[in-house]
Amino acid sequence: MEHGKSDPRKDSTRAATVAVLDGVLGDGAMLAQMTGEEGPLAALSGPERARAQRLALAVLRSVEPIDRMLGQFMRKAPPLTTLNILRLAAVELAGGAAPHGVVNACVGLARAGKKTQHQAGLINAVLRQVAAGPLPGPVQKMPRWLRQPLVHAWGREAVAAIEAVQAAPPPVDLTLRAGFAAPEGLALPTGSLRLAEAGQVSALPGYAEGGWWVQDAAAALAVPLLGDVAGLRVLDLCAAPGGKTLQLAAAGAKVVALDISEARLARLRENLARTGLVAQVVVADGLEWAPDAPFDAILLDAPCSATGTIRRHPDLPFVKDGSEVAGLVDLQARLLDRALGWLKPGGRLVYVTCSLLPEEGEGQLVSALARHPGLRLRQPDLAGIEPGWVTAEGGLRLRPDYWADRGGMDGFFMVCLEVAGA
Ligand SMILES: C[S@@+](CC[C@H](N)C(=O)[O-])C[C@H]1O[C@@H](n2cnc3c(N)ncnc32)[C@H](O)[C@@H]1O
Repeated sequence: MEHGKSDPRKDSTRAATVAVLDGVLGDGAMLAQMTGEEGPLAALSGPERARAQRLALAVLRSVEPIDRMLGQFMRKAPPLTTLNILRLAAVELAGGAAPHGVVNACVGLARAGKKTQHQAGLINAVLRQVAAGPLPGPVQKMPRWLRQPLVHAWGREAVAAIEAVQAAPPPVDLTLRAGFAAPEGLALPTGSLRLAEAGQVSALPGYAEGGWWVQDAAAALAVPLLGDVAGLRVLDLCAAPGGKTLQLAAAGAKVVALDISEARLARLRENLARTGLVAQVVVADGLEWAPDAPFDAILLDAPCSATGTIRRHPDLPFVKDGSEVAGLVDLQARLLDRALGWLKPGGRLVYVTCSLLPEEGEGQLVSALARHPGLRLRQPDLAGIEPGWVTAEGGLRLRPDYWADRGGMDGFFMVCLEVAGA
């Protein structure tokens, strides 16, 4: 391509990325909604769509430091779409893209839009002052509604360490099945494999045969926490898209996988088909459904604020305000109470949430033990976990800043409970 001329495909990718950012940061839409079939990425090819998603994620992980840097060159913040063009340019420049090309493309993008054409001069003037190289200064902070309880629970230093991990794209972890081919990667102490380079996972050895699946290393610990499930009748309550269903089935359990969402269960069915693993799939509301016969074990991966997965979903701090948390805490407790009643005497239940908020984890454990006097707690005893991850009550608290030098992990709380025997 001629030097300085823009590439129309890259330009449409940038335009779509800005539209995604406008949706998330302007309209409060979730990123998944903006990048879905109906959203602004629909007309892009697979690789373009992947690039647009990568760029949007990079902006969302660093809106605060980007705005601080851009603010040096503007007297006041410009309208949202103009600001999003500048933010996109900032992450491209920070990622090492050629400044001349980025500036030209972003000025062109502004000129092409009715809302932004009069801002093309500003965009040009600002971007010419942006230095190449990584974004300076402190990383993005979590919003107050989330940060405050976390500082209270673990202190400022831990929260800053979590934020540092959230600023970077997460590594890709695989859960491996014995006897299948696996790609190159770092063997983590808990048994997951961390890929050296993500790329297109479906092209990696073992994918087509269903020899592994993508699952964060922390998420992969919930099923082992249930103990040996071979031959047991196990309910995976809130199962979709099914990472834990696959683990249970691969461990030899007779699995009933239940979820309220038909769309999410479609992904679970695809995962079962690819791996050749078997589970009985049930579409139902766990608050209304009841089993015909009790279970030996139950995994309850309850709906939650998902605040432990902000590095994968950096839109969350911009579209949520914490107002859903009380309702989720109530739903979690109701699902837990129902599920405990579906266990055989002596049966086990693992309660899990991918939340950083103690009220969705440690707090739920304390109140469940108070509501169910016969309930016993099984101490976590898993290969590779560190003593500091086990809470005073005997739950497992996993934080994004654990293994920070290896890329961190998602945030989870999980605990194994046992009902009284016969
Ligand atoms: C954290 S996700 C589960 C992730 C899944 N266990 C995995 O490992 O792939 C929570 C799930 O709870 C489901 N859910 C929410 N409310 C529910 C309800 N009342 N009954 C059953 N499932 C529900 C959601 O559809 C969602 O798929």
